[in-house]
Amino acid sequence: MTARDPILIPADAAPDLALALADHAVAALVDEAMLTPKPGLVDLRGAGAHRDLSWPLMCASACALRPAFGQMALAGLLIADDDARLRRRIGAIGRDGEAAMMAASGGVNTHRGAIWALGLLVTAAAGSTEREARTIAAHAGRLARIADPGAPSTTGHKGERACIEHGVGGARGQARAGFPHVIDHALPMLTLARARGDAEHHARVNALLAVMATLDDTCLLARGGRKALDAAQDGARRVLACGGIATPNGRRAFDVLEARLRRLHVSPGGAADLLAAALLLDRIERGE
Ligand SMILES: CC(C)(COP(=O)(O)OP(=O)(O)OC[C@H]1O[C@@H](n2cnc3c(N)ncnc32)[C@H](O[C@H]2O[C@H](COP(=O)(O)OP(=O)(O)OP(=O)(O)O)[C@@H](O)[C@H]2O)[C@@H]1O)[C@@H](O)C(=O)NCCC(=O)NCCS
Ligand SMILES: Nc1ncnc2[nH]cnc12
Repeated sequence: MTARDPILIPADAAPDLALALADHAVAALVDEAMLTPKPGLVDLRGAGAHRDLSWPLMCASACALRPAFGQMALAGLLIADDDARLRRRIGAIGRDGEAAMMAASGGVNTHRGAIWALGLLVTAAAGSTEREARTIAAHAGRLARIADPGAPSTTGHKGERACIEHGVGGARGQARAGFPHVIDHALPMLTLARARGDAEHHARVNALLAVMATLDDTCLLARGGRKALDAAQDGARRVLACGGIATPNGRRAFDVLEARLRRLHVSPGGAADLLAAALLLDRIERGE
């Protein structure tokens, strides 16, 4: 099979599992887009630090990605015995997914990082009966570490340039390491915040902050350099040190963080994608 092979089963005849995983991925992206408040990011209040984005556009982009996620899950089901072939196949689907995203968003990069992260995760989830987040993320990490012969040697994107300039791993490093910020930061924070009685939207904002506190987010680095990354990490840590956004002091610290990011005109897009990845794994684990 080559990278351009047609899918083996028409998407609308895909097994229920592939369709369910695609629905979970879209739902996780919509949940992330609509989660409010988020610092610097698009939410129900507005476009944050962006001029060309809005929550309806983010939701339209998420829905346009359903076929790509379904095809990746299908590939995960059908090519579970050959990781190199599977990696090549999902690379091709991922690039087609990026084209679908650009068509839906009018040429704006809404979800490139999310296609990468959630695409690897739905593929890994489809390929096994395992529903534990850590196991799925570890499998996705193994796929990410396999070279894709169909990928360009360099993308020239802002994230790639930021990785080189600042010596960080970015989206590739995160995936190759098995999504540590999802497994060791976002999901434990979600569990902790729910257990202490935070409202669900507060628990999710706290999970986003837990990712932001240490992530080498190339969206922040590309627009605002180290100063922006440090401001975001430090601000997120301060909110969490106050007990999270649900507490009065945490809310004040959140407002300070938001004002800081607004002044710097930056947005933690990579952390937003990883929150969506955590929400996807949370849905899969809970069997929703
Ligand atoms: C490997 C790829 C991810 C390609 O990576 P590359 O570095 O070439 O591309 P970028 O798009 O620049 O960066 C990757 C995106 O990943 C998100 N991200 C950033 N940091 C991290 C991190 N530490 N961990 C995880 N994810 C991270 C981030 O995505 C979000 O931000 C996007 C908006 O970014 P940008 O365009 O810079 O936007 P603005 O600041 O708004 O721009 P201006 O308005 O200023 O112009 C948004 O899309 C979010 O999703 C980074 O953008 C991968 O894409 C790849 O190789 N794909 C090929 C297909 C494939 O192999 N697929 C495998 C199966 S899925
Ligand atoms: N809510 C959001 N706002 C801006 N960029 C994003 N990338 C992914 N989610 C985003």
